[in-house]
Amino acid sequence: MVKICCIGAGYVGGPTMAMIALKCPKIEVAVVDISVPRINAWNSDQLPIYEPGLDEVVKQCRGKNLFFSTDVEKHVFEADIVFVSVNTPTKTRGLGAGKAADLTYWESAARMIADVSKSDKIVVEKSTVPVKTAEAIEKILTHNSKGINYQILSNPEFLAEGTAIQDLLNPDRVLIGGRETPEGLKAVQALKDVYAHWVPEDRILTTNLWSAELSKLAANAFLAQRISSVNAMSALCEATGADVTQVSYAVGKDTRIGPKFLNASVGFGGSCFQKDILNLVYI
Ligand SMILES: NC(=O)C1=CN([C@@H]2O[C@H](COP(=O)(O)OP(=O)(O)OC[C@H]3O[C@@H](n4cnc5c(N)ncnc54)[C@H](O)[C@@H]3O)[C@@H](O)[C@H]2O)C=CC1
Ligand SMILES: O=C(O)[C@H]1O[C@H](OP(=O)(O)OP(=O)(O)OC[C@H]2O[C@@H](n3ccc(=O)[nH]c3=O)[C@H](O)[C@@H]2O)[C@H](O)[C@@H](O)[C@@H]1O
Repeated sequence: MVKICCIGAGYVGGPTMAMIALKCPKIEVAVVDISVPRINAWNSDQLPIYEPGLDEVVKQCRGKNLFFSTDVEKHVFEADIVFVSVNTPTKTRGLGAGKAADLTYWESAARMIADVSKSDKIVVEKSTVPVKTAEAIEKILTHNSKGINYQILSNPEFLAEGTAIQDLLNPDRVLIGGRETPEGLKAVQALKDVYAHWVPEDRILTTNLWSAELSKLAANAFLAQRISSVNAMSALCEATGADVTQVSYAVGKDTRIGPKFLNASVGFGGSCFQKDILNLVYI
């Protein structure tokens, strides 16, 4: 039986692993976290996050092939594939403060993987990270590798809060980047096989590591740019008597532009756009 472990039982790790467990009953999935309250909540009737449909998915799999645990080291030791889905906030101090991504949580997870592993592992970047992070992670993992082979993959997540289950069930695409070596391609195929349980093959895109890492930041920048553009139009509308809803409807009818993500607002918020754009600009 293939064993998956996900480090980080957050907004991304929890729902994504629950969906893998639902769609791959022969895979055992353990979601681990250093936060005891978070894991207790995942094991209770009051899940730590609310997403339509999530309760049902967790109830169907929990205790069968989906487990939530604080025993991080045991599950990493046992896993064939280790996802890392820890938080990557904006740095608050040091070089790049206020702009660069803080990779401390990621690096400490990588050090722990290197410490406890006794067998070959595929390590998957699920967190949003700057391009070239895999190179730094590879150095940490292989520094004292005791003959263990690690393959690093980039598999960024595109779900949005509020529609996570729908986004996971029916993604526009799944992106998997890896090394273009025989071992790298084998690892990409192993992860592709997991998603192929429910995602049509033509929506699973495989690329090199750096394209996958950069595509995530690029997608968020393009989406944020649309909102900024429509917000700029909104200011013009107020000054001229045009109605921004009518303008964005008319603009979005052009099939080259499309209607989505053209709602004017006070400016984009959400958990990631701001930090990911700062991070992209910093690179
Ligand atoms: N929230 C969202 O909608 C999306 C987030 N992302 C990205 O996914 C990543 C994770 O985001 P979220 O799930 O929202 O974060 P989150 O803050 O909800 O969860 C991260 C979890 O990782 C745990 N953690 C941190 N260091 C750890 C360690 N060394 N060992 C074990 N557990 C550890 C924390 O305790 C926390 O529970 C970020 O890079 C984010 O940018 C990507 C797409 C969507
Ligand atoms: O990388 C991430 O973290 C995620 O960031 C966003 O997801 P999220 O921030 O959860 O929520 P969205 O629904 O995309 O909204 C982001 C912000 O944009 C604003 N928005 C969105 C759409 C729109 O037309 N107008 C608009 O002002 C929203 O009000 C909100 O403040 C992206 O939509 C996800 O694809 C991506 O995975």
